Amino acid sequence: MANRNVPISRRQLYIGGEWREPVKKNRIPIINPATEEIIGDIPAATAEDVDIAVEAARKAIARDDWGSTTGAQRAKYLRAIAAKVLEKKSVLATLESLDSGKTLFESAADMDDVAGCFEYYADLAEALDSRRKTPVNLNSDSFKTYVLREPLGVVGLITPWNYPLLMAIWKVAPALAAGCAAILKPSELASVTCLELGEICREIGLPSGALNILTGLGPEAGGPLASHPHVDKISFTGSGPTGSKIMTAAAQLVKPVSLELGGKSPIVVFDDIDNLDIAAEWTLFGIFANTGQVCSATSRLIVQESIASAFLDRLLKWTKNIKISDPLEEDCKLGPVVSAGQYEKVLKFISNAKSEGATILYGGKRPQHLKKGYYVQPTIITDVNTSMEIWKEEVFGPVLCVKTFKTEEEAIELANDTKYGLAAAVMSKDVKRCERFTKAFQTGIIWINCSQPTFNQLPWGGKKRSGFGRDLGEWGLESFLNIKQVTEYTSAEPWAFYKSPSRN
Ligand SMILES: NC(=O)c1ccc[n+]([C@@H]2O[C@H](COP(=O)([O-])OP(=O)(O)OC[C@H]3O[C@@H](n4cnc5c(N)ncnc54)[C@H](O)[C@@H]3O)[C@@H](O)[C@H]2O)c1
Ligand SMILES: NCCCC=O
Ligand code: NA
Repeated sequence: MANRNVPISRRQLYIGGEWREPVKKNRIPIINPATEEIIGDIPAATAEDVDIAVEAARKAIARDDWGSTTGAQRAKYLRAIAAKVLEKKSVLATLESLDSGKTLFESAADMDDVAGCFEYYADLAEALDSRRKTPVNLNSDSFKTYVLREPLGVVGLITPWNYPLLMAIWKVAPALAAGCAAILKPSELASVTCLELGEICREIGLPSGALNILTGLGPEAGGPLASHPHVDKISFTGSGPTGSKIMTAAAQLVKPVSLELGGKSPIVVFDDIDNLDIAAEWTLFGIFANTGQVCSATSRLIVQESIASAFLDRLLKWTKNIKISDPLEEDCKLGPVVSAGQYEKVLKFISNAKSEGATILYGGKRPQHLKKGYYVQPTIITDVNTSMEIWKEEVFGPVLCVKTFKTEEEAIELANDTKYGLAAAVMSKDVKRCERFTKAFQTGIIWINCSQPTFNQLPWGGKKRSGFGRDLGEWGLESFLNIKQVTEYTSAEPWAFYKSPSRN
């Protein structure tokens, strides 16, 4: 077992390059979901702190040491942050696991991804210098024109708890690469590593106010950020209901938003797959990785009837082999869900499915060997119909529901039978069929013969009620840029639209 005595620093809000006590001095307990113990606390920002942070961010943009930097200069800061994350990887990964219940293996992988994301956007920041000004040829003797890519301004980044640091960095890295000043509001359920990012920014000498970190409750800290008149954009990842509130607040000021919301993604498995074990492992990974708390989790298995029984049998064998334990234990592959609230919610989904007539084929309870902690067994539910809650609603826990199909048309209809549109996966060795599914799936992300692999270079986001806008890739950077056209009249001749008074 890794050392659970890694000290959790008692941090304040990170504003204007300094640690600052919240104006109202309130704090929120940090709970370790594996033990249910309070292991520290985080500061709770309110509207007053949001005002101070927005002011610090505005000043950063007005100052040359941030507001006039080139992309190449900002890239140096991003690379320095990446190097520090790797230097502190083991401590950061342990803190992430203690705070969120994520397995240590996954927390360590997240820290690599965090560093990789900063490095990726450092490259894009450098490349931005040559793309900053793009001449546009109008074939005109009278006008010279060009287009500028400029930082959008002060941006609010509101993020969830499932990948506490990584989801924040998907926004922080491109925002800083673009030259924006950012205010990050991570989830109150898991903010520890985001506060440690503040310490890293301080250590590497990031200009003050370029990144500010306000921990606190959603309505108290996130709400005032979303409705602040001097915040130019909100980039949000989280649940649909909160996304809707943020969009409503932003709409009052015509403030742009991007929303990365939930999902109920399908994985369609055809009978032509060569290897049931390979398909079973991807299906498992698609729903049980990060204890199912993944926005893109493929939580609806749609399997061809002819192999359904054999495939479920194989799935059960793999599922029984998953090690469920304290996330710091070696080889743990399924930790607790993040909080008591989430634990109750997941168990309620399972009991509702049962009441509606579904069968709990496996799991559905707390594992017997774990008396404390918010643990739920990996759960597989069959005899599901399309009017059931378990088919329609996002559980955000380790719960897979299963339906069978006979024809390709039926599989497509079932796959798209959801209000969400984040991701979808198809498992088949028929290349043409995979192409047909790529076209038919109503989502922003498609996986073929796999589920969940995620790369910094590729756009991340959905359609329908999974939101709009894209994180990651060049699209992530563009979302923090203002596109400004410049038109210059270069002719010496008068414009001659009006009759000249000198000719009267
Ligand atoms: N599409 C994606 O990329 C993606 C990634 C991860 C998680 N998610 C989604 O996130 C959800 C789980 O995360 P969660 O429970 O943290 O979501 P949540 O909506 O409860 O909270 C997300 C963030 O919003 C803040 N918030 C809450 N109320 C607010 C308000 N009134 N005004 C402003 N901010 C407010 C929270 O404090 C938190 O920081 C799931 O639905 C999941 O699918 C989506
Ligand atoms: N693999 C990262 C997925 C992020 C969304 O929850
Ligand atoms: Na926690």
